[in-house]
Formats: sequence, C-alpha cells, structure tokens
Amino acid sequence: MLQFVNFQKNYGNFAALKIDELQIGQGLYWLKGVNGSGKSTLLKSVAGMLSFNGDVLLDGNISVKKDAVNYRRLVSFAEAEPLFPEFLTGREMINLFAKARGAEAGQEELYIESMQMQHYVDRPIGSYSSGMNKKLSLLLAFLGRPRLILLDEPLITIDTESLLILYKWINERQEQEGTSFILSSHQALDREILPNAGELLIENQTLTHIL
Ligand SMILES: Nc1ncnc2c1ncn2[C@@H]1O[C@H](COP(=O)(O)OP(=O)(O)OP(=O)(O)O)[C@@H](O)[C@H]1O
Repeated sequence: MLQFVNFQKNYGNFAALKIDELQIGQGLYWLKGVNGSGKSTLLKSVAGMLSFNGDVLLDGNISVKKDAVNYRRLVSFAEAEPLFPEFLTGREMINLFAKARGAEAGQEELYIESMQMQHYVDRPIGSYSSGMNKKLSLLLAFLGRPRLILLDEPLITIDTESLLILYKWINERQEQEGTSFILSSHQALDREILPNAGELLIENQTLTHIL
C-alpha cells in the first residue's frame, strides 16, 4: 500500500527522519514514538505537505512527487491541532474538500449526523470549541474515497461518545472499501474495537514496522 524509497526529511542541518526502504501493506496502523520522534513529520510528509528527499509511493506506482494531484486525492490527512479559516463555516469547508476529492453529493450528511455536528456545522469556524473543530477535521479526512487516511492524534480533544463514532467510521471504511489508516497516538488504541491494528514505531530517527 505504501512504500518509502530513500526517504529523508531534514529541518536545516537536523536529520529528523530517514527511511531507506520500507513497505507497508494494506491495513490499519498505530504510529508510536516519544515526543519529538517524528510522527507529525512522517504523517505530513506522507500527506504531501512537507518537502523531503526520496519518494513515497502509494499502491506501487503513485508517487507523492511525480503524480501529486492523483496521489493527494487518494491520501487524506487530519492534523493533530487543525486550524481552519475562522470566517468560513464548517459546511463551506466540507464543500471545498468534497469538491477537491471528487466526493459524491451528500456523502457528508451521514457523517455530520452521526458525529452530532448538525447544530453547528453552518456556523463560522471561529465560534467552534476545540472538540468541534477536531470533529470537523476528522470528517474532512473521510470525504471522497481515499485509499489511505492519516490521522494525527485523533483521540485527543474529542469526547468518549465521539471517539466511538470515529472507531465505527474507521471499521466501516476498512471493511467496506479496504481503506488503510495510519493513526498516531500517545494513548493506546482500543484493541477490542480495533483488533487488527498493526504497529509502526519511530525510534532513532527511523521508522520500523514492529507488528
Ligand atoms: N519546522 C521545524 N523546524 C525545525 N525542526 C522541526 C520542525 N518541525 C519539527 N521539528 C523537529 O523534528 C523532530 C520531530 O518533530 P515532530 O513534530 O514530527 O515529532 P512528533 O513525534 O510528532 O512529536 P509529539 O509527539 O511531541 O507531537 C523534533 O525534534 C522537532 O523539534
């Protein structure tokens, strides 16, 4: 599903992350690593938001660099602490993302309802609490039919009820469409709900597949 080829991310002189060769098959992965190990750097690089040396390929031959438009339609990303333009409403952001991803009309409605966002989605984002903002960012990552969904710290900020809804979305997408997921989290994933989660570890500035 995902392949790293001579991947290296530097910030100035600091070599933050180096992955010579690694292939990760289809599935759901829990990305682990201590503070500052490089989890956000990895997710942002795979999302095509950071420049780096080497390449990342999706499904064998779709390069984040050489086939950027197609790649970015197939890989979505929700940031740990999302920031959106405060003057736009949640629905306006949803419409923008839905169009960019080629989502089918009305796909968002079930997500809005199940996450209990209908009472605020038409309000400007500047009026949202951090949990309301986080739920919007998670919904945006599910729009369209991405092959890979990257979620940076998805378990923080949202309440327990919303967390269960998020797990349900993940399971449904995996079962129905074979979508892959990489989730970074300092909290343990609920193994009863996500029994098949593999584990990726960032240690000593590199990534290994440990399970
Ligand atoms: N824009 C930047 N400029 C310079 N160094 C950076 C930049 N962003 C991240 N770093 C460095 O890269 C390393 C990895 O940071 P990153 O944010 O990816 O870690 P993380 O594993 O996501 O951390 P946390 O668990 O604390 O969120 C850290 O040493 C950090 O200081």
